Parts: sequence; C-alpha cells; structure tokens
Amino acid sequence: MSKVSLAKDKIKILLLEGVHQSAIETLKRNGYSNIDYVKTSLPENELIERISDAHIVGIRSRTQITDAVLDAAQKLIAVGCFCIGTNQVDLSAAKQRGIAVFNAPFSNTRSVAELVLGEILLLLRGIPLRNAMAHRGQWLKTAEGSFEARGKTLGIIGYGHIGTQLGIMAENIGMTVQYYDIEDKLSLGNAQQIQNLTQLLQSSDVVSLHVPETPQTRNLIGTAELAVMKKGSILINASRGTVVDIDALAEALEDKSLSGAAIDVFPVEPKSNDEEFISPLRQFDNVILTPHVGGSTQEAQESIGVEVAGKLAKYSDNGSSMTAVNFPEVALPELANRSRLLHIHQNRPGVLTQINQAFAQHGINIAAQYLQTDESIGYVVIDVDSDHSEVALKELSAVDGTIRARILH
Ligand SMILES: NC(=O)C1=CN([C@@H]2O[C@H](COP(=O)(O)OP(=O)(O)OC[C@H]3O[C@@H](n4cnc5c(N)ncnc54)[C@H](O)[C@@H]3O)[C@@H](O)[C@H]2O)C=CC1
Ligand SMILES: O=C(O)CCC(=O)C(=O)O
Repeated sequence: MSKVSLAKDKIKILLLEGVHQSAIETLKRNGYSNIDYVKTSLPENELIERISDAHIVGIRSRTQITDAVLDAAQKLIAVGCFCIGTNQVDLSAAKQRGIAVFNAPFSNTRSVAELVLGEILLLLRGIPLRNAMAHRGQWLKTAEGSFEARGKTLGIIGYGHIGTQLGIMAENIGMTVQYYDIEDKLSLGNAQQIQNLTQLLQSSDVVSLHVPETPQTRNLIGTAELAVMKKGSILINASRGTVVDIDALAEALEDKSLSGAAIDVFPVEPKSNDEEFISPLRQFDNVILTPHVGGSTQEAQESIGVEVAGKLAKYSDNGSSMTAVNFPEVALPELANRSRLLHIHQNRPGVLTQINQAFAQHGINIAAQYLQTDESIGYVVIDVDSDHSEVALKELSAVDGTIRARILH
C-alpha cells in the first residue's frame, strides 16, 4: 500500500452486494468518485482479483472477508460492513494488517423488530399454514390452533438493540415480555430478565432469538433446548443461521412439538438470488422462510448507506477510527496547515518512546499526538509541520513493531 495517501479520485472503493445508492452519494459528496459498484457478492477467487487494487471495500452479510482475501488486498485500509453483523469478516486478521472495520450498529434494528412482530402475529393465528393451503386451493376456515397475541408470553434471547425494541412493541399489543441475556440489562417497560435459559424456554409461548454469532451462540437452540420449549410454542430466528440447529428444528416441527417457526437466517445461505435455497424446512407450511431480509427495508438500507459510507470517508479523510469494531478508537479534529501521519503498531512497551525519541533527534515538532491501544495493537496519529512529514514517515516506518505507517496528508 502507498505510504502517502492518494488524491481522493485515485482512492479505489469496491462496493459489493448492491449497497444502497445513498452510500455512493455520500462517498461522492465527500469527494470519492473512483467507485466500483457490484450488485452481488463475489466468490472468493473473483473477490481476490477485484479487491487487489481496492483501498476500501464495502460489503453486506454475504461477502466473506477471509485471511486469504486480506492477503490479496495489499492496498486495503478499511472495510465497511453495510449491516450490523461483522462475523463475515476475519476481524483479527484485518486488525493485524492495520485494516479498520466499520459497521452500522443500529440502522436496521427497527426493521428486524417490525418483521418479527409481524411474524409473531401471523404464526399465533396459524396464517402461514392457511395461506399455503389457500394457494393450493384448500380452504382451512377454522379457529383451531389460532390465538391472539394478547396475554401470551414472548421470550427474547439477546436483549440488545433489536430485542429491546421488539419487547416494547410486543408489550404494546398486550404480550408479557421476558428475556434472557448473558449481561445484566435494564428492563424496558414491564419486561423481566430471566437468569436461566431453560426457564425462559419452558415458560414462553413464542421464543425469538436476537444474539450475535459467537462461539457461545453456535447451536444455542438444539435438540435439548427445543425439547424443553412449551408444547405448541413458536420459534423465531432472525439473528444468525448458526444459532439454531436446523435439523433439530425440523424434527421438532415434524413431531409437532412446535406449532410453527419463522426463520430468516440459515447455516448456509445462497450466494446470490439465482442460487437455489436448500433447507429441510422447505417442507413445512407452518414455517415462514425469508431470505435474510430482516434488515432489508428501504429506510434501513438508505440510512446504513449514509452511515457506513460516512465513517469510511471520515477514516480516509482524517484518520478518525471512532466506532471501528476491531480497532482502537481515535477521535480526531480536522487538520489545517499541517501534515498528519498514521502509525499502526503491535502494542508492546516502548513504541511511543521510540517514536518521540526519533522525532526529537530530527527536531520534528509534534503539534498534536493521539494514541489509543487495545490488547494487541496501537493506533497513533501525529500532526507535524508539513516540511517534516517525509522524515517523520521514515522514522515511523523504522519503529519496531510497525504494522503500517503513512502520511494521511
Ligand atoms: N436478519 C437480519 O437481517 C439481521 C440480523 N441481525 C443479527 O441480529 C443480531 C442482534 O442484533 P442487535 O440486537 O442489534 O445486537 P446487540 O449487540 O444490540 O444485542 C445482542 C444482545 O445479545 C446478547 N448476547 C450475546 N451473547 C449471548 C448469549 N450467548 N446468550 C444470550 N444473550 C447473548 C448481548 O449481551 C446483547 O445484549 C446481530 O448480531 C446480527 O447478527 C441484525 C440485523 C439484521
Ligand atoms: O442486510 C444484510 O445484508 C444483512 C443484515 C444483517 O444480517 C445484519 O445487519 O447483521
């Protein structure tokens, strides 16, 4: 990668998965015009080719930014995830290469909560089954297996941005809300935190999952958990496909211990809209299957486009890494009449001392210095007089443990 930032029109931005046009507009408004826009995700071999000259890449949840992809992305400075989840990016491999990763932590949360609320109402009434039958010319006019949401208990697993909004909306239609979270949380409305997952599963009419993908949430709901759920209850998963053991769920639907489910995310999802969706759940009329569209509304996508593109432009413009998910967060003022240098290094004792000593030896006056570290890397931003920038860069590049050093401007 270049050690001196390029003119903005030379900074190549690869945007994948049809991110909203608002991202392009935001980047252009900030002076970035060299944008390669692709409507789909790319298979690894093609991605490796396309990313090799990109400085910034924007993705959604399908694109896998693996160690191998990062190896090929020698010019890359930042990844923008135009979504909440960042599990599709090897975050620590990116960090070790000095690549900052950004996301949009809130913008689509309302959309997910609204979809789930709708699914709760439809599933409690048995509408998916009646709908499927009507499409086949069958008429199932009966109140059997059809219930109001009022008075039913919703168990939310993962009481974060989505879980809390869902809880509030569910209470507004008369549901009792309880939740399980590994953290102690502030309960909104009349929601009650339950300390034990089994207890929540045993006492909920509807269970909805809103946890991130982590090693701990893999198969969080499997055979044993499904077995303790209330007979005839409903399971909803709009979090990540790894959280539910789909074969175990298919068995629970087969033996009718659950009355229905709504699943938006799958262990393996088609890479494009042209690929067939394969799942053992396709056979069940009482299951709502959606193609990972929980956050796919115009409102959410437009606002995600503005938010993530804005963060990428800011990082590229002035080095601000605020809200990066894998990187020390440094908030920076605008810079006038000086040069700004960025230095990303292994977090080991003495790095800053080395930098300051080297600068002192060369009579480089540090106008401002900003440092943040995490357990493995440090990110220091240094403003110096412009006529010292080249020598400062040389000194920074020679510091032990340097991952990246460059002149921003
Ligand atoms: N279907 C879709 O299109 C979308 C799916 N998502 C997924 O939804 C997930 C949740 O989103 P937010 O509510 O915004 O995240 P959040 O980070 O605000 O909340 C997640 C909550 O889960 C809790 N948690 C973590 N591990 C847990 C565990 N093992 N057991 C119980 N609780 C646990 C956390 O403490 C936190 O309170 C995202 O990570 C993403 O994977 C997000 C947006 C759209
Ligand atoms: O919109 C997408 O591609 C994925 C949405 C999602 O799952 C997320 O925001 O984590």
